[in-house]
Amino acid sequence: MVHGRVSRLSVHDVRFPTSLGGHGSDAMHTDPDYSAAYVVLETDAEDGLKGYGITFTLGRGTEVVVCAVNALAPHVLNRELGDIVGDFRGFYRQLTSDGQLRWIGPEKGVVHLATAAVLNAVWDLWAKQEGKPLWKLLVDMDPRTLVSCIDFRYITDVLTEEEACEILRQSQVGKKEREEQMLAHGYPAYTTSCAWLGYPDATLKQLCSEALKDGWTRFKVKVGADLQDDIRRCRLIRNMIGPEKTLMMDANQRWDVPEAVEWMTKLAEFKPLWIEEPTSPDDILGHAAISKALAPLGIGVATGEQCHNRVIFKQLLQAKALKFLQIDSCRLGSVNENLSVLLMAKKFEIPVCPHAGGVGLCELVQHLIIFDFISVSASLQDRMCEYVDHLHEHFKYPVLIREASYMPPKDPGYSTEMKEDSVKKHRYPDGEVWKKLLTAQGN
Ligand SMILES: C[C@H](O)[C@@H](O)CC(=O)C(=O)O
Ligand SMILES: [Mg+2]
Repeated sequence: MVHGRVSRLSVHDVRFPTSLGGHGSDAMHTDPDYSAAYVVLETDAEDGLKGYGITFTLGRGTEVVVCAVNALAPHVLNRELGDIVGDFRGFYRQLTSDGQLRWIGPEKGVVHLATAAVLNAVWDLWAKQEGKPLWKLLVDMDPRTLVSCIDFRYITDVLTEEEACEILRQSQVGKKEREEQMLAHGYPAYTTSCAWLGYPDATLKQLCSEALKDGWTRFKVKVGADLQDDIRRCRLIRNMIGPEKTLMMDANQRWDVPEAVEWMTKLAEFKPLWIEEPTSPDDILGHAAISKALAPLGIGVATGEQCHNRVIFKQLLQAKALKFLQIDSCRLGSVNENLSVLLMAKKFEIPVCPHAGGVGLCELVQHLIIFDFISVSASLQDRMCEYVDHLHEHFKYPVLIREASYMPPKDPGYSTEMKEDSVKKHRYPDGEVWKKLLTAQGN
């Protein structure tokens, strides 16, 4: 079924000027321009299908990721797609273990973001050739084939290939019913869009009241820059949503460990379910200390959007450092590495609540979490997927939210494809949107 030789890889620097409206802003990223290194794979097959892959960036630096994608290109070009997906573990390892490139990783930072973009394009193309949305491609795959996509190097002390297979085999029970449930009701979501840090109170109020009208019941608010501001904003949002609805807080790595505990003790009166990224994403023991200190207040720790790779997730789980695990479709090495994290989370019985605050992240990660429910976790307990209401209009197959839930995509692929016109207009620095902006700024 899978066919064609990869004949072309192109990569674009696509940026959206979201900083102008304060969208996406938090305590550390005050002026993000939601952006992507956008990869297009073409083959010599007659079907003309292309694979599209993104990795998410915040504006400046996208050009560096573009360079890294080009550095990986020789691994992909002239390869048969059948050979790539037929030995996906081998291909993943080839990309991540390039004897020279790995020195500027390994499996972290710019080179890993580039790996994600390339592999996301491969998965998109594979799913398109199979005529299925990515979640369904994964759901229909037999456990052996699924685990053959995962590189278990560095995680066999907590999860072996056999164990992973067993988890998937056990979750076969009730799979059909869960798929039907997803198709009928979708996967529960929460919204972050009302309370970016750069939004004035009036905007927060207006967006929050609109979200309530639209049926949202779970909200995330950005915190961490100024305690008095946080108290005011959290009070405002808690008063608006009432005591029963769920509130989460996100500090985006702003604090030291003792500061995180102190600060969150002061925000505990607003009953947050979790504090997200309270400190450095690399500080596993710091997260464990914060988790322990905040547990008596009923506040869990959530993290993952800037976790480098499966090894960090492994250690966070081993150290009991998190109560909610946040995978990211564009930071880890695509579906391959995310599969390993979903399976480890299942083993440790930690709920996965994916990160989606960025351009295209909602489009991608919905596939992973729907697959997770149907084929791995088999549970919605304490689980929800993030949603942000930005930039979906630039995608050919945008997410569909119904009653605050992600409805499973039906189109073949990984929902990664952007509209041609959007790419053209937002290409940096020569797209029409940027030419205008840069001229106005006198650049
Ligand atoms: C810079 C991004 O918008 C970030 O704030 C997203 C994030 O932390 C989230 O969605 O969670
Ligand atoms: Mg976050």
